[in-house]
Amino acid sequence: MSAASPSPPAGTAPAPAGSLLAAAGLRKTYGRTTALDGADFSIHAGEVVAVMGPSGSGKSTLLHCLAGVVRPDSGTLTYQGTPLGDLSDQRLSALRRTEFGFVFQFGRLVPELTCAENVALPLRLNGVRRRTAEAAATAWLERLEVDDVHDKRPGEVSGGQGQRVAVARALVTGARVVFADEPTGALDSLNGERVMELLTESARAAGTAVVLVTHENRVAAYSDREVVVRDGRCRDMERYV
Ligand SMILES: Nc1ncnc2c1ncn2[C@@H]1O[C@H](COP(=O)(O)OP(=O)(O)OP(=O)(O)O)[C@@H](O)[C@H]1O
Repeated sequence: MSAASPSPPAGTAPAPAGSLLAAAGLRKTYGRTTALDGADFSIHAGEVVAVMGPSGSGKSTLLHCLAGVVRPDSGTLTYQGTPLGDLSDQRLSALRRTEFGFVFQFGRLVPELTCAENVALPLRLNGVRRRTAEAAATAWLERLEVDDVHDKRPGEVSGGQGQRVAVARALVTGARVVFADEPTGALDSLNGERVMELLTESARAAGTAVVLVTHENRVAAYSDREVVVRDGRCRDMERYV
């Protein structure tokens, strides 16, 4: 992966003051496809931002760049003022483990582990003692109203329950930013709404920012702000029309 340049290229906006995570002028190409074409984005601590836009416009690529999963070809990313392009892969992955949480469309829980073990896993990977991690997992499962699946494996729970477990796993570390890519895409509307309520309530209570990629207006309605991605660039919704 190529590193992002440490200072903004000419013509890109500096990170907005006070932002927790900011991107300026992100470019990412896959062969001849330009996925991001100078995307700017920022999010404040505790803010819930919905990223919307047509299929193929670059939403997931933006999310993956913001989360440090994909390195942009150029542009800058700063987290709490630190340019992520300056970090080694090792430090970037440590940052992801401790500061970021992830919720995907299909929970991506580890099928061999119980739901409680899945929630405890990120804490265990961060070196937290087993008992402490287990207690935290139990508390988060209760908070997400799925304590009844504690000892079940992901294959034995419903889609809605699995997504609540995934939300618990994303928040259990005290992540500062949760990246959620179509977190309700595989759920019916009732389950989807409950997952969104629990995700946004819990994140707001913990002061955790949420970057939420969604196609659905009713899911975006849970956000504080909407950003539209089109042709690899971002615009705030209110300035878009
Ligand atoms: N790993 C990849 N290899 C090649 N092309 C890719 C890759 N990832 C994304 N692309 C291309 O980059 C463009 C943006 O894709 P991206 O997945 O970011 O869009 P999206 O807005 O999230 O789409 P959707 O809403 O359909 O999930 C698309 O043309 C896509 O085909």
